[in-house]
Amino acid sequence: MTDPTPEQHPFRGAVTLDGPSGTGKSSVGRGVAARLGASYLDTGAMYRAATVAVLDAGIDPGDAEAVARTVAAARIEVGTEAGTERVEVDGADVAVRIRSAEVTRAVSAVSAVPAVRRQLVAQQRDLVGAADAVVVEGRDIGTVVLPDATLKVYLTAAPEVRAQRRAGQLGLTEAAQIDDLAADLRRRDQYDSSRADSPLRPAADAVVVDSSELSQQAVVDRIVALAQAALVTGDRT
Ligand SMILES: Nc1ncnc2c1ncn2[C@@H]1O[C@H](COP(=O)(O)OP(=O)(O)OP(=O)(O)O)[C@@H](O)[C@H]1O
Ligand SMILES: Nc1ccn([C@@H]2O[C@H](COP(=O)(O)O)[C@@H](O)[C@H]2O)c(=O)n1
Repeated sequence: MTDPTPEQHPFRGAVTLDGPSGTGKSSVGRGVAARLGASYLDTGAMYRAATVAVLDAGIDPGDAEAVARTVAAARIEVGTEAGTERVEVDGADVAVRIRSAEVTRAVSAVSAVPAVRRQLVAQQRDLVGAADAVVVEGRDIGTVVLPDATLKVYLTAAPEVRAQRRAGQLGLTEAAQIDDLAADLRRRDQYDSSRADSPLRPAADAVVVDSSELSQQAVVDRIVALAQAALVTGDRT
């Protein structure tokens, strides 16, 4: 069955997609946004852009005060159209750089700084407020950023499945490389779920979707159906 077009039954509201690293939030989030005719906000890209500002300023990512000062002075801009995803720091395009290993290593320390979170959460709420329909992915969207979202999804997948998928994405085949990817996923999950401010965890009212044995398309189908059901039920705004 095909979805009703946005014109027939327009989706209005917010779908939040949280979960550990590499569970498919970005790829699934873009697919869900396209199907619902919604905007798409990748909040991880904002924390990564903040990390670029910190690294470019020569600041130690572990120095919370200096990190907060540097990020407060940086102009971080992200787009909300799925597929284009503009990411800029002080007017410079950093869309490719934010995916570098250097940024990935430092981002969890930067994102654990409370002042950085306050700044970016305010910006995220402004971006969401400007959209009628939006899919927002991250770590704390259902718990902190949008506690009244229409639908909250917490996406999980077995660690070894996530490492294999990431390896496929990067074209890596050697066992040692896949072990390194798995170690990086574990390290970030541990850091993100144990920080004091807005730790990674499912919202009490989130639907948990384990994608370990589901295709990407099946996950998108499931979430689109949940979003349409949530809208019909209308038990959230
Ligand atoms: N259900 C699935 N089946 C197979 N591959 C998948 C599935 N979901 C996602 N993938 C693939 O897994 C890889 C990681 O997905 P993605 O980058 O979307 O995860 P993520 O949660 O956004 O990661 P991160 O938190 O690190 O940004 C991608 O190559 C994606 O195509
Ligand atoms: N809402 C969020 C989103 C992300 N983070 C932090 O950013 C890192 C990178 O996120 P990706 O989704 O691009 O992998 C992530 O490891 C978190 O440290 C966050 O804190 N809150």
